[in-house]
Amino acid sequence: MATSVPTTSVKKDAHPFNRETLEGLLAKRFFYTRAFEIYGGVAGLYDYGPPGSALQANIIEFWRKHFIIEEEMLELDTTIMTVSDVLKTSGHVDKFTDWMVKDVKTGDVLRADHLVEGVLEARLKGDKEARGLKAQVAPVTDADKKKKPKKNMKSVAVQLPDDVVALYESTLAQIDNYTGAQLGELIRTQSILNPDTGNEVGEPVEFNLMFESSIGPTGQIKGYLRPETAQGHFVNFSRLLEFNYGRVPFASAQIGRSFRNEISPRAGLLRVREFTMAEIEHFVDPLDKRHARFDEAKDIVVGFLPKGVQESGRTEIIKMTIGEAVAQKIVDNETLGYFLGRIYLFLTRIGINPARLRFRQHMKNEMAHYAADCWDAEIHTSYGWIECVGCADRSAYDLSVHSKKTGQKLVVRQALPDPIIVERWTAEIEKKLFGPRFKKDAKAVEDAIMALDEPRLVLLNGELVKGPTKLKLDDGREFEITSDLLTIQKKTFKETVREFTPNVIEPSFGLGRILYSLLEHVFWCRESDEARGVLSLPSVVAPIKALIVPISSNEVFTPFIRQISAQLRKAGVACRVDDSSASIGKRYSRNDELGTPFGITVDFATVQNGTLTLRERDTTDQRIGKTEEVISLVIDLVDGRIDWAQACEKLPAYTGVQDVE
Ligand SMILES: Nc1ncnc2c1ncn2[C@@H]1O[C@H](COP(=O)(O)OP(=O)(O)OP(=O)(O)O)[C@@H](O)[C@H]1O
Repeated sequence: MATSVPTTSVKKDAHPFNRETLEGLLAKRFFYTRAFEIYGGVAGLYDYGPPGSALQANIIEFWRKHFIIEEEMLELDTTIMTVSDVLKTSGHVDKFTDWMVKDVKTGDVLRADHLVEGVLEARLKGDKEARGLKAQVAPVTDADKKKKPKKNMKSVAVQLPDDVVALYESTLAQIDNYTGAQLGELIRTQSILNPDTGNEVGEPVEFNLMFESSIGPTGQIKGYLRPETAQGHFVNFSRLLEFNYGRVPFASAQIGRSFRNEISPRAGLLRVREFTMAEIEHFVDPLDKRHARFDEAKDIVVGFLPKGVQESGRTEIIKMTIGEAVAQKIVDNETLGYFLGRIYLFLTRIGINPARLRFRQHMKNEMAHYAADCWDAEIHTSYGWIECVGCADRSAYDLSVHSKKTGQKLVVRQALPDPIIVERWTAEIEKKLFGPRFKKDAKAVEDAIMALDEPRLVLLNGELVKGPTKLKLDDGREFEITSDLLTIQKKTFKETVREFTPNVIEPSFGLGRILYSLLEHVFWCRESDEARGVLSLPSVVAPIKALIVPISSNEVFTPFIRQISAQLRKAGVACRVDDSSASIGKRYSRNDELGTPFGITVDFATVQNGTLTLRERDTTDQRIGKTEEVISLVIDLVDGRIDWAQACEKLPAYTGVQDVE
């Protein structure tokens, strides 16, 4: 047997990142695959295999610890099937849309903003290549300037005039900010064609992303598969508040499936039609958005891309602490800042490279219809910067609209230390006149008047002074109101209780996007050989934490293997025995591809001296120690109590076995 000297340092950038190699590895090791593959598959639907499922389960487990347990959040599990009334009220039936365009000849459908983005990016890439080439060959000529960029998304080395480059760069910096009409204009003025066919595309039209369904055998109740888990929190708000002894702030959390009928799913797990979300709804007093644990997050340094920078067509990232960003009002309030810090810690602890993580603020048009401020945690991948977590201040929007629709008060009632005197506009109905005038509709008209807020009461009062006026109900019916029917006046009240609708800060995580980005960040190939891929997943999320390998298939090793795996299982360490006939080097390589951080070798020394060899995945460093000591170190390593350097201080280097073939 040849002897190898253990490596203590490791060169991870020997081979440049190659997406095809990673995808090959993920397919070979069954991390995930297209759903219904044997039937030809359906775009945007994926099944996870054993390592992918375990990786996702471990990310979720860590998420539960990091957020739900650490922050004492109230966990929910609400239904996926959602009655249409809820989503109509929340605005999703009318506004949860993307802009799509159709190929005028083939009828193929494309998402308008993605089409513009892809084509302009390809043209800019072609421009860069051309400038690089020209720099070596000759200066740009007038003839070059007149050349039209190629129609498809593949970059072709064609130099663009400087003003066009500037226009494209500024367009891309704010691509999420465009309306359908603006996208249509860009498509026309920049001669953007369907890259697959070279055909023209039509005007952008709105497409609702929700999957429609019906509930019950007669289908009389309309429903949708939820596009987010959030509404399940809002409709249960009163119960959650009661569970929390009537006090805010508090947060609810939910992990579950969501569905979006994406126009053109692409980029593997990054844009799919069914995915797991983990969402937090943090309910907070609108007059006090401080956070009790802000001190713990204020010194975390993160990269910000504020809206002002993007709106001026730039993309540079500003590095500063969360504390500075809140103090300078770049981030609106402490609670939002606190969550940005917690999101940063979560992502980097599961293995996301902090240098490839930024927080981008939404621009005006891009912001969801309900949001007051919104930051996306974006992770850089081979597909560019990808939104993986949205963190929005949804203001009081959701609770207010559900309350208005259902007539249920979704408010917090807070006893005031001292009573206060307030003046408020109120309406009093003349009951004697109301019944005879409106008959069976009297109650609906009265309810509509009583639901008017102060500004609208003042408005109604002003109209009534001039003469009869119309009152429109939510169902669209209109009724004539005259001044004899009611009295609107300012009254003085003594209040002992403050009643308010809380605001909601919502961090919303897409697990599939995080999982794929993580795989890109931890993937590398050994210097010696590009075929030897490694996933340097941190123990906390690695599908299997320890591999147990007997040096050969000799039965003498069986009782030792059983004992080691039983001890690791007892300590909650996911382990796997690989007693296949492959060489030990192959077995280690296979598990490097699965991201298994530690390998325990059982050999004749185990039988004779009770020792085990312990191998670390990234360095391939091997150490030797007594069975009990190695097992207890593996448990400590997996639980994060010690790191590999500390383990090395306790175990001498092993120099007896060749690591790989
Ligand atoms: N089609 C999808 N496939 C996978 N994950 C998704 C998809 N849509 C949303 N997500 C995830 O859910 C999170 C919260 O959803 P949100 O509504 O904020 O996304 P979004 O702004 O609609 O995303 P995008 O603009 O990329 O379509 C996102 O940060 C992302 O991680």
